[in-house]
Amino acid sequence: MDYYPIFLDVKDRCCLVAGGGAVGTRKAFGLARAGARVTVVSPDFSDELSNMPVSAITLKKKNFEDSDLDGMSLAFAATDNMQLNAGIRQAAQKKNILCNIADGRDKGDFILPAVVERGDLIFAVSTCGASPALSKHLRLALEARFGPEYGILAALLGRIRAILLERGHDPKGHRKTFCALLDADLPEKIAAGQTRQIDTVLAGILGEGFSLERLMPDFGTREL
Ligand SMILES: C[C@@]1(CC(=O)O)c2cc3[nH]c(cc4nc(cc5[nH]c(cc(n2)[C@H]1CCC(=O)O)[C@@](C)(CC(=O)O)[C@@H]5CCC(=O)O)C(CC(=O)O)=C4CCC(=O)O)c(CCC(=O)O)c3CC(=O)O
Ligand SMILES: NC(=O)C1=CN([C@@H]2O[C@H](COP(=O)(O)OP(=O)(O)OC[C@H]3O[C@@H](n4cnc5c(N)ncnc54)[C@H](O)[C@@H]3O)[C@@H](O)[C@H]2O)C=CC1
Repeated sequence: MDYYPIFLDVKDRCCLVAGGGAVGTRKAFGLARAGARVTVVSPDFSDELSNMPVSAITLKKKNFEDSDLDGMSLAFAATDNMQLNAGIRQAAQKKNILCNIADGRDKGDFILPAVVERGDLIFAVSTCGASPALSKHLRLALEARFGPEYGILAALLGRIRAILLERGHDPKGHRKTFCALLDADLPEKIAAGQTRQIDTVLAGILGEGFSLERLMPDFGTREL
């Protein structure tokens, strides 16, 4: 395995993106979505970055300098100049900052996957740099196969799990319970808004007191 897959909590961490073109923009928005404090340094910016409302992304209109890395947790070299990108990586290494390079494989500390987000359920696909187009293709296939109902399912199971864990630790019993829930066609029932059928499944497997209304009062207002 060329890379170690990991889900990173970047909330409130400062991240630098060098290069405000299409690639830098995609990376900056992805980071901001995950709650990072993003700075993009670039002599010019994409329309998307230029026109965004005041947000978590700070724009610094200038060429990259090593000092831009100060205080950063992660760096992304996304300029159209390969030599400069390599220089950004070197400068980041000196400061112990992990750096992604947009222009080639095996040159950065980490690479980005194609992502499908369904609430807390996240699919991340990588080909270790072999074929980003394949990652994107599979991302689209996953998006078509696993709709928003899976995000709702993840939230529902999360709430059930929190209650069961509060009652006590029982890995074997909980495994059996969740296998039964996952065998009960819940995604289809959620997608069809079949609240009564969902309640029947919940009560049958978990016992009385487990209803959609109690576990997820906002179910009816969630968008599918
Ligand atoms: C190594 C890596 C470094 C990194 O950026 O972390 C990297 C590198 C490069 N990509 C290039 C090209 C393209 N990249 C995309 C798309 C994505 N690229 C992403 C990641 C990665 N790209 C990392 C490897 C991830 C992996 O292996 O899976 C995705 C998954 C995530 C994201 O960027 O957020 C995102 C999909 C997002 C989505 O789901 O839509 C498309 C498709 C398109 O644009 O339609 C193309 C054109 C088609 C093609 O070339 O495949 C080139 C230029 C090659 C050239 O010069 O021709 C390089 C440089 C090189 O390889 O030398
Ligand atoms: N990782 C990926 O998914 C992909 C990577 N690429 C690679 O990523 C690189 C960037 O691609 P695009 O965003 O499409 O290019 P682009 O040309 O749209 O953007 C490059 C940006 O870098 C900025 N820049 C130039 N010199 C700079 C400096 N000294 N300091 C800071 N910023 C500077 C430019 O002003 C511009 O905003 C390309 O070299 C390409 O090889 C291309 C496609 C996809």
